[in-house]
Amino acid sequence: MLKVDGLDVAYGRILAVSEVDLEIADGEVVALLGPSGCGKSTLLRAIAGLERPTTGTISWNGTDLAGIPIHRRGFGLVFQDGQLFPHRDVAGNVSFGLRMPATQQPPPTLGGGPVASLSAEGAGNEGRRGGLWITGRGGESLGIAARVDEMLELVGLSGYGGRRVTELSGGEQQRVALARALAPHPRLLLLDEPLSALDRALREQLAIDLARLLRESGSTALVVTHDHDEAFTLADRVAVMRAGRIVQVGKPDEVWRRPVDEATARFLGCDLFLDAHADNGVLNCEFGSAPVPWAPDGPVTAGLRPAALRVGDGPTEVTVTARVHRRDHVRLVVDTGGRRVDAVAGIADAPEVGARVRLVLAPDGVAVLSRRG
Ligand SMILES: Nc1ncnc2c1ncn2[C@@H]1O[C@H](COP(=O)(O)OP(=O)(O)OP(=O)(O)O)[C@@H](O)[C@H]1O
Repeated sequence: MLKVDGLDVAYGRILAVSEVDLEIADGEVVALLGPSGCGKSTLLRAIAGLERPTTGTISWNGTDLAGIPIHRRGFGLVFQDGQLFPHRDVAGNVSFGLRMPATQQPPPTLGGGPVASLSAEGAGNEGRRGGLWITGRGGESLGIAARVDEMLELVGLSGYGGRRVTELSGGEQQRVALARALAPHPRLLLLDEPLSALDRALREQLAIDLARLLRESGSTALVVTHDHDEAFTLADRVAVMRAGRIVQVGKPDEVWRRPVDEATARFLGCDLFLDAHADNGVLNCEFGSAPVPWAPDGPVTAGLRPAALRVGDGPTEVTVTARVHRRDHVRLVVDTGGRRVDAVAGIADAPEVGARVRLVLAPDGVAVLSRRG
């Protein structure tokens, strides 16, 4: 289990990480989610051993990691751009960390690019020849070549071992980076924006694949991302960071439905905040009522995402002032009588600009916050 306790990390006078407490249980995937510059990468790098904390401790199963160098922490690292070794083929990259005991592997990278002087280079323990064995997914002993094959299969790249990494697509390169990090059974996998260099469609598909293979490999992982869809796809728990601090930790649906404050709700897509009242799981606000079982009884603030207001047969009549076609719906801007708010409509029946329509409240887009002051 990883435990971060009262952690501060400073760059000169900039306090990038402040008073962070975080635990990651064995087999758990935690996503660190927050806007650019909030300190996510710095926290990950401190856990990896790449940054030295100013205050606080990072421990693994009760052992303080201060003074334990990066390559003895037994952690696997994957960065945004994979940082594969261009002169090695796919198998050579995946086998990279398998040539010495897991706790003594240098990381594939120190963050700024591949490490040049690695002792694994040319170590010669290729497969069964060198007598070095590693446990396979089923608990059996495998030679290096067999473990590489197993990892390539896990990431959906069976048969790619002999390919040059420079001839792979971005998505394939990230899969190789992941296979390389997973091969030596790291006790913790640290992933820093592993999908952000990819285009959107590929990112969505790979996020689903990554979630599956983290589960299948039973990995304990911390994933840094600024993309909430990615965080919610991957994580058992999400830690939301802002200005160096973790402001909320919880299961994805808890964080999504009950953000701790307005800034967190805004970061998670809410752009309209209304006084509302909940009774027995039914939320009532100026746009009508909807079953919102996560709302506690009494006065609350409802944070509405665009999808919370849909064209339908509700009490409020509005005028459409703009419409934009999105992938699977139409985004509208409507005028509610002097105020512009976002709403959505189906593609088949989206109203034209200027149309008068009614809105209904859709629970899926509703977050509930404790009532403001
Ligand atoms: N090497 C450095 N020297 C000085 N300041 C740094 C350094 N690295 C990061 N910072 C600063 O520390 C703060 C946190 O940066 P960090 O990269 O951890 O944020 P982040 O949430 O990962 O952002 P992003 O998503 O943009 O990568 C920022 O204010 C950043 O400018």
